[in-house]
Amino acid sequence: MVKIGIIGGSGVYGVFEPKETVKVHTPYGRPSAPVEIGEIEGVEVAFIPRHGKNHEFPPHEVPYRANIWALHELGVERVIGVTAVGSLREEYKPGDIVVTDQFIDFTKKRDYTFYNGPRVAHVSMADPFCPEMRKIFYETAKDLGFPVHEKGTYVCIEGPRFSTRAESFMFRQYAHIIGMTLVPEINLARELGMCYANIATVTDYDVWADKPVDAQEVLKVMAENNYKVQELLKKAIPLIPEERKCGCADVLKSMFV
Ligand SMILES: CSC[C@H]1O[C@H](OP(=O)(O)O)[C@H](O)[C@@H]1O
Ligand SMILES: Nc1ncnc2[nH]cnc12
Repeated sequence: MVKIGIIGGSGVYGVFEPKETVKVHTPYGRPSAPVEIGEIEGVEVAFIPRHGKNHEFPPHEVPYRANIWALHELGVERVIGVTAVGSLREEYKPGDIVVTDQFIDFTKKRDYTFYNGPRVAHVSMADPFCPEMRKIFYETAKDLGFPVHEKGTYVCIEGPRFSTRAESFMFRQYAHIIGMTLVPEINLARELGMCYANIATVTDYDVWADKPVDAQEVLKVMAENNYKVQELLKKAIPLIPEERKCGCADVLKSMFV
């Protein structure tokens, strides 16, 4: 069974030569694309491009529930979400990697849960990212000599528009990076007891700095830095222990009413 799943973000549409492509149907419809199964340094991995093969799903229309459900159905226990993010701080520079450790949710209208009743669940999100995977990704990125931040708070906006300057200045008070896709991907993974880690690549200084970000810039910087994500996944994935000792699945014991 494949235990590790990668969800690739903007500019990341494949991370290995697939051995197999699986069309999964879920109670929530189809995932963004058929799931690719392949190997990274001998470890079996499943991959879904979050925005579809041709970037046809904007962030507010990504079928998050279908993506997470499909990975879970295939046996995935650990999800690695790869994202492009804007920087809200001078010291988080374009090209840097962030191993996100917290988030703030500014989305407005998404499907946030698998439990819309009659079964009701309140999942704990105090420390939402897998500590085991975070440590491995941070240390591996450092060993590879990549500029990496051990922590960072990700503010997730609804999109698809970018922020106004006023919004950006407000977000700067509380968060380090900004994107449009972490939520509800992480909530949903957690509701199924899966581990979640976020590998964020900084692509721009959002709009608080002089030059406002645009989509072309994000894709260009992501293309330039894609090799870091690929190298990081190649070196870190074999270090992820098969058996989980992180406790991420423990939330299942106490989340149901
Ligand atoms: C292409 S610009 C905005 C777009 O890029 C980020 O995508 P992802 O998180 O999937 O890497 C951002 O969240 C927006 O969806
Ligand atoms: N500045 C930004 N705002 C929102 N999402 C982003 N993704 C990459 N850069 C971004």
